[in-house]
Amino acid sequence: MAKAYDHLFKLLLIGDSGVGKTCLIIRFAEDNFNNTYISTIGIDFKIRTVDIEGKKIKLQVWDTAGQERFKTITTAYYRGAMGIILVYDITDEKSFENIQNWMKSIKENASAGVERLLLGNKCDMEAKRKVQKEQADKLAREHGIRFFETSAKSSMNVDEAFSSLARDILLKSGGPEIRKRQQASQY
Ligand SMILES: Nc1nc2c(ncn2[C@@H]2O[C@H](COP(=O)(O)OP(=O)(O)OP(=O)(O)O)[C@@H](O)[C@H]2O)c(=O)[nH]1
Repeated sequence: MAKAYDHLFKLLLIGDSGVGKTCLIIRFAEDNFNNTYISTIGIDFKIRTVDIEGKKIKLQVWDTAGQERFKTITTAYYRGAMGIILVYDITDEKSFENIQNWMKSIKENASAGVERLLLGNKCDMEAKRKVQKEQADKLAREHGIRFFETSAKSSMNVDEAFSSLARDILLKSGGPEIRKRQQASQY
């Protein structure tokens, strides 16, 4: 029987409690959204296979609890991740300030070559916005990573964000053959 996928990438979502990590994963894996808030206990994962550059990429997406009391459990999962998504809530300034701490946590616990991505979630709540797009753009540039504003509720940019991270991991791991093809398609 043919293999159902060409690559398996493990991704991890981190960020303060309540920013919408679980909802982003449910939107991506099941195309669903729920307004009720059930805080994640420890760790969980969901799977979705996507097509990128003609390859079937199986994404195993790990959801971590944002609460401080689960930190010892959740940081143990950083090492196995090939991509880490840092999430803040555009209506919650503190969750944006804390991105610096989450970055530090990646440095201390993740593998050296891990791909990172910054997401400002809940962008459907424009009237309650506290974090400007420019602030996050600047932070992402400083760290040399990509940035998207997303909404798990409206599904804005959710597929785009996961796919862009998967593509970056594929290009990095795929070696010269895929990179050459990518360069050729840019001209
Ligand atoms: N308006 C809006 N609400 C959202 C969005 N994403 C999540 N929420 C709401 O925010 C609350 C928290 O979402 P969760 O996904 O459980 O947050 P979390 O980051 O997983 O939280 P922890 O498990 O405690 O770390 C829930 O009430 C969601 O319905 C979004 O894009 N827009």
